[in-house]
Amino acid sequence: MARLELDNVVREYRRGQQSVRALNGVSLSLSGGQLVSVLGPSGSGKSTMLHLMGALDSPSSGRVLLDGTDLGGLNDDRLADLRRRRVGFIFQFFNLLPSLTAWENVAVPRLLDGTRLADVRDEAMDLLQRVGLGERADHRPNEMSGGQMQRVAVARALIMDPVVILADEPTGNLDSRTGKELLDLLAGIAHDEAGRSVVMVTHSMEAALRSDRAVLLVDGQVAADGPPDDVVAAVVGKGTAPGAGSGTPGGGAPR
Ligand SMILES: Nc1ncnc2c1ncn2[C@@H]1O[C@H](COP(=O)(O)OP(=O)(O)OP(=O)(O)O)[C@@H](O)[C@H]1O
Repeated sequence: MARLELDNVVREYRRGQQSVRALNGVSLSLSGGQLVSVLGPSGSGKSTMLHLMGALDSPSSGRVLLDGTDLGGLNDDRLADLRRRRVGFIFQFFNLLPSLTAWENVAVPRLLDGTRLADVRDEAMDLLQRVGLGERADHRPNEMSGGQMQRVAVARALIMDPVVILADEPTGNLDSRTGKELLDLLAGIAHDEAGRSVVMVTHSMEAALRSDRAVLLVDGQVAADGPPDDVVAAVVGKGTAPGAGSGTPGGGAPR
């Protein structure tokens, strides 16, 4: 079963009298065990798609299915619950709580259902070991490097054992070497026995090339989808370099 499915998804925003179609008929099926990168020029709909995948937003039409559950059929409480239990989020600027230590930050998602902080310590410590930060467990974010903070964020994303991890430019604030290490970590998580789908929005071709599959969005539509080598070649060939403003639809990569 697909971990994530988008079926002819349209997301329209109202701007005064006008409406903007951020996504215009996107259909995608993402299986577990893969790191998928999402590329596209600024304004092509990448963040909108990530928000819909994570049940942070709803489509104007079409369906989003998370691990087989149609999000359209859920009320706000069920959506919030599903978001917390089934989805892990990783952000460009880490979004750690500055007053908490690394392990306490990792534990935070577990506290919302009444679990006591002390009862999550061992699990949080195990996850910090997994991301290579066992020795930093008692440090606060301002005592850590960007790469270390992002590793804490990865451990936090894992603590609810989600089926999907959504990362919005996870290497955008890291230097090239640290970014590569983080990509290795994300790929390792995508390829482990849990069979999660890890989706990452990125402006970096280098990051896309380290993924298993790349999806190129242009003007709210899937312009290319397939092996990263092919999709990156389509991006370069068509002048749709991410961040280059509006691009040309239609990539040559296999679907
Ligand atoms: N809340 C909103 N209200 C109105 N328009 C919006 C809203 N969010 C996004 N949009 C519009 O939808 C389109 C897609 O935006 P989105 O943020 O998804 O693009 P993106 O590919 O993530 O861009 P970037 O790479 O710059 O982050 C843009 O035209 C944007 O202005």
